[in-house]
Amino acid sequence: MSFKDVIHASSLRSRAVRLWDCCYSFTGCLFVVNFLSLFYRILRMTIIKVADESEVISKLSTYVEKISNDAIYNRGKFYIGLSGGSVLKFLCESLPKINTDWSKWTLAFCDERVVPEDSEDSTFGVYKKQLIPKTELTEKQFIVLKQGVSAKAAAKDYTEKLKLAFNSEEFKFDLLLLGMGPDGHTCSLFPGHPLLSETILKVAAITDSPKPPPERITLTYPVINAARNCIFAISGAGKADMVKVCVWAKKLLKWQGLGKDCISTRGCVARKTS
Ligand SMILES: O=C1O[C@H](COP(=O)(O)O)[C@@H](O)[C@H](O)[C@H]1O
Repeated sequence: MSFKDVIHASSLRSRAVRLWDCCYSFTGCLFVVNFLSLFYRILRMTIIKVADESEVISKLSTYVEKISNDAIYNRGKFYIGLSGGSVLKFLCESLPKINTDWSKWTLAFCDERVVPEDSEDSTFGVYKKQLIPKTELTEKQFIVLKQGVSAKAAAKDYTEKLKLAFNSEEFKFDLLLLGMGPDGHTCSLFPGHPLLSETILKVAAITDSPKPPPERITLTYPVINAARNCIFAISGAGKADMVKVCVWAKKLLKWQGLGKDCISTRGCVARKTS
């Protein structure tokens, strides 16, 4: 079995609005193709509801162990993208529990804040303190943000580092571990932000993040959608409404006889099966 997923509420919303617009515009055809592709992704997504955060942590251990060991067995390496926010806490607890060949791991960030590494806002700073000491991982295995430069320069530098790590212009992660904010953002891709339409840059700078700190770098949709697997770990009542937006889209498809999975609105891990 292989795992894959994609769900992004801000994208669902903005595309729904654009679908309506396209009835009146010539670009409609192209948009319909995009929209159908998004529906296809939703159909392939599985949402797993669990009782509480401790079960999110144990499910994450199970999936990451399987996906990492499959990648190492099939390709000799494992490329993972990590997120910040609440996912960070889940990962610092779940990853140390897994059995894997840590030396084969390369770890990058789905997004990172442009702050000094010792700032409490630095995602790498937290993994450095709370994950590395609990595993056999070394700092060198992490692809980290260049310090002391602008967000734009940091995004460019990060792109070059990823090219080196993947030995390719294409960044095909084995797994992206993603979170979702109450507004539906994932990585540092926020609802309504122009970066949602980015198709050229693989890593982009954002200097007006609605959630502080304002300056960040983020992977863009082309990289997220190219990943072999994505897992969103989402929990908390504050996110229930946004999860419902995603669930609604899937229920609609099921009602139309197109989907078959069930749904959750509390602590859940989402994955897409192929
Ligand atoms: O700012 C960020 O927010 C999202 C979601 O965070 P959460 O605390 O609501 O789970 C996170 O996925 C992203 O990496 C982070 O930079």
